[in-house]
Amino acid sequence: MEWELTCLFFSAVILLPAFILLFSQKKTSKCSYKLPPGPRGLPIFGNMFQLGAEPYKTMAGLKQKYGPVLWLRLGTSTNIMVVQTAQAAAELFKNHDTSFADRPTLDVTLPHNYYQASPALARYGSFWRFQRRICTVEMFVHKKISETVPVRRKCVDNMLKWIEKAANSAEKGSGIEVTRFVFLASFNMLGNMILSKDLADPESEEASEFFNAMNGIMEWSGLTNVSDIFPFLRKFDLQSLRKKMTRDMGKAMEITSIFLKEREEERKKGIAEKGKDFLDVLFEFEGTGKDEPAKFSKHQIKVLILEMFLAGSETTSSSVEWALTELLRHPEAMDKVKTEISKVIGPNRKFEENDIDNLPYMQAVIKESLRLHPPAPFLIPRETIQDTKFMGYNVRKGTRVLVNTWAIGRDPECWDDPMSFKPERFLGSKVDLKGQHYELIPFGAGRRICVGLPLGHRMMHFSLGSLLHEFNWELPDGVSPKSINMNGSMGLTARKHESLKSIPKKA
Ligand code: HEM
Repeated sequence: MEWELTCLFFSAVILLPAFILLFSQKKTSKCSYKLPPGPRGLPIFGNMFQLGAEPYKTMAGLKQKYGPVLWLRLGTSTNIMVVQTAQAAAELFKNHDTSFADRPTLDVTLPHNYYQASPALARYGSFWRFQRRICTVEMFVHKKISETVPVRRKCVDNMLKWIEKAANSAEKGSGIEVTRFVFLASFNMLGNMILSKDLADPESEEASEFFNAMNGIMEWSGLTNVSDIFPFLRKFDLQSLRKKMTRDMGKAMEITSIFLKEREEERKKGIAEKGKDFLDVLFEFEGTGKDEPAKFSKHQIKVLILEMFLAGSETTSSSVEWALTELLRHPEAMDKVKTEISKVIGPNRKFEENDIDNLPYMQAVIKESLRLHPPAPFLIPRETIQDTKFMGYNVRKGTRVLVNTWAIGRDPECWDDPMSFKPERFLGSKVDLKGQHYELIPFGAGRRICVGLPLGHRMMHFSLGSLLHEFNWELPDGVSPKSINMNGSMGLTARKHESLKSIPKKA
């Protein structure tokens, strides 16, 4: 890879100081620290070339040899602890959650000071706590989710129309990329809840400016960045990731500023044909100024808005894509879920959000798919706030902590026949997705569990249920259930490496 070569070159230039750093670190760790076990890395580079394109899989493969907690080093100074079993995750979340509740500050999060106002990247503390509270109370509590049913209805109706149109114009037997439409719909659901606006349209160039900038941000955030592995190379920005992030984040911020300005104008003129949305709440907020700000700054509002899109759209659409893929690979499960949906809803009405509770098999399909394909296989990386004794090991302050939920979901100690897709395992089971059952934590657990869980859960079930109710899904010519490529990619989320193509036929 191009960046690896560049990195080799630069590392050679600074070889001597890096060696000195490396050996001085080794000395201290040998004298006084018991570290978790892990594979020996290369001098200077550590384990960075051993992780492969899907690091969660590689790390899962190391569990047999090294046990439930793995230790890796990237470059000279990034130490990583990987939690690989449900039991170790339980120990972390139940007994050490606060010690591991920080987030690392990565290079691509620096442009436009994004990291300073982002709840997902915030250091653990009062501002983060306040942001979570306002998001929960104003967007994710049951009452708010119920009030916003009509906007999601509208977005799913549009999605179904786009899919039908794309299917009609696709070449016979070729299939469409269904996830693209689920992604656009998720984006618009959030757009309507936050700003009362559709922001994405497969046919409009104008609407896609914001969407394209956000896509760029997601892409750059998901790439391995040499500047994080060798902080002394930061100023060179070898992969130009900071540059690209500065450009796309700048664009997204600029467009968000326009939304803010428009809203300020509307509010001055007293235009109120719509109900209050999340942006109104942020504008109107008045706090004590003690553990919370007295007002939100414009920058904080812009970042909070962008964050909801970044955290909520790709996770949701990627989950739906994996679930639909597994159903296409398992026709018997597809038959069962379709039969359940037609029994509960029938042919004469639409799939509604309040149908979800009456569809245990469809819920089991989603759990089973999230078990095998968690969109965030390492959750969001955490960082230790203080030196911590964890399962007999000494973990220093500033260590990066990954919880390998991909490995946990496939652990034979927790799951019978773990590699098989069997939604039935969840029928009658108490295991849910709320972060209390550590063998299934695609939304994380503990203090930093996904704050958007109730909404993400709803959006995923509503989108998948509507796709299944409205259409019969078939594979394109020449593709069989067994030949579908099941590799994942490692970006902001672990979406399918090859986007799913399938043929919708009106049910
Ligand atoms: C299928 C859908 C989703 C999945 C699988 C998912 C997964 C996750 C995961 C694994 C984390 C990290 C948890 C941890 O570190 O323990 C997270 C955090 C977060 N999620 Fe989600 N998410 C989804 C949907 C959403 C939605 C719809 C939103 C908002 C609109 C959202 C907003 C956030 C935020 C703000 C955080 C940061 C929380 C913090 O650091 O305190 N997510 N999510």
